[in-house]
Amino acid sequence: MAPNQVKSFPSVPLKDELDIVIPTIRSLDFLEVWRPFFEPYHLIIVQDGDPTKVIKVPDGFDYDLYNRNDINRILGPKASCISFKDGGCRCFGFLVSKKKYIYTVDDDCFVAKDPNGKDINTVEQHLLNLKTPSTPFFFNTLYDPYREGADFVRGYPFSLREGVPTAVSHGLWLNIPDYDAPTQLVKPLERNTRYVDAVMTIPKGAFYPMCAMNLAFDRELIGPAMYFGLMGDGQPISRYDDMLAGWCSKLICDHLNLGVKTGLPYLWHSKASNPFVNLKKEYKGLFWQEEIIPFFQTLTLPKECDTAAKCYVELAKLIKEKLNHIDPYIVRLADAMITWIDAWEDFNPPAEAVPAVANAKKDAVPPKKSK
Ligand SMILES: O=c1ccn([C@@H]2O[C@H](COP(=O)(O)OP(=O)(O)O[C@H]3O[C@@H](CO)[C@H](O)[C@H]3O)[C@@H](O)[C@H]2O)c(=O)[nH]1
Ligand SMILES: [Mn+2]
Repeated sequence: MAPNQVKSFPSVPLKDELDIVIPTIRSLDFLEVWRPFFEPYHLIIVQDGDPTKVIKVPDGFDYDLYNRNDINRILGPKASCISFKDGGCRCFGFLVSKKKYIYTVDDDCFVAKDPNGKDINTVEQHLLNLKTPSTPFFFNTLYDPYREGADFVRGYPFSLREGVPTAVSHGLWLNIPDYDAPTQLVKPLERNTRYVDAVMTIPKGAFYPMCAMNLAFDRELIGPAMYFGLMGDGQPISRYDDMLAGWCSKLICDHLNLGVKTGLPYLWHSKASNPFVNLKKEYKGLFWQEEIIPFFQTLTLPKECDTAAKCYVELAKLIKEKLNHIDPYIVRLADAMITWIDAWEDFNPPAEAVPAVANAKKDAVPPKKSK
């Protein structure tokens, strides 16, 4: 069946293909409303903050929960690359998962309803987005041609209609939009009530502010690039975890001819984090990005970089070399990017890796398992 004939998607949960990663420093009570959609899947919960705090997981879910002690024990010195006191800690879950797809969601997000009043199964829509091609080279004005009731419009080159594999699916949010602190401060009461029934490929060469609140990706295609940086405790910046991963993963997707989609599915974001606290955490990012983003926009990776991991190592080197004048932190970040790839390859050995390395991880003490 040609890709543009994929019009619907079996609602049977693909539990062997996807893990759900949740960072939390608060509570997991939100899982109750997601139960119909999440219960079939394995959850990887990354508990941030005080590891002695007991965070209750509602009964009936299949999960692994990792706190900071687990991360330190499992990664050893390489744990230094995983943020503490920042939602970016979630990338530890991406590292230890063995599934092809990841869906990551924040603990203050709830099930939204579509205009017909139907509960939105975000997992199902993300899987549809990821399992159908993207069209980064030529914009289809009727948006995603692989969706029910859409197709390529007149003038769309037939040579491009196969599309490319989709690596990232970026979902959106009703109610509290993902605004930065200054915008939150001047528009504290603004709520997003606009449901746009569209999924579109972000064109090659265009970057975007990737929000991790409602995000899915193909680990096998782009996993190594989904490092959420060194943020939070002990770092000069926070809340740019997903932004960093967004810039890096989009550059690498463009280089490897992989696609990134944004739009459906929506979820309901309920909690506005404190804008004054957020401003203190993210303000350096507001002006650093004015220099970092043009760096990404003008960067070309060598053609020898033919995997996400190789691209990422090269990118870390270029960031260290070209951006270190911004702040000494950039050097630490670039080094942490390399540590991340080392840790990634410990857990996800490349085909030619020595089996002994892979076995070493089998001795790692298992985390707290579901009942
Ligand atoms: O120190 C922390 C802070 C938060 N978390 C967990 O991370 C997510 C997001 O936290 P929160 O909802 O407070 O932040 P938002 O501003 O609404 O979210 C956006 O900002 C980014 C912050 O990194 C995030 O990726 C975006 O979605 C929650 O699950 C918190 O529990 C944490 O683990 N440690
Ligand atoms: Mn939130």
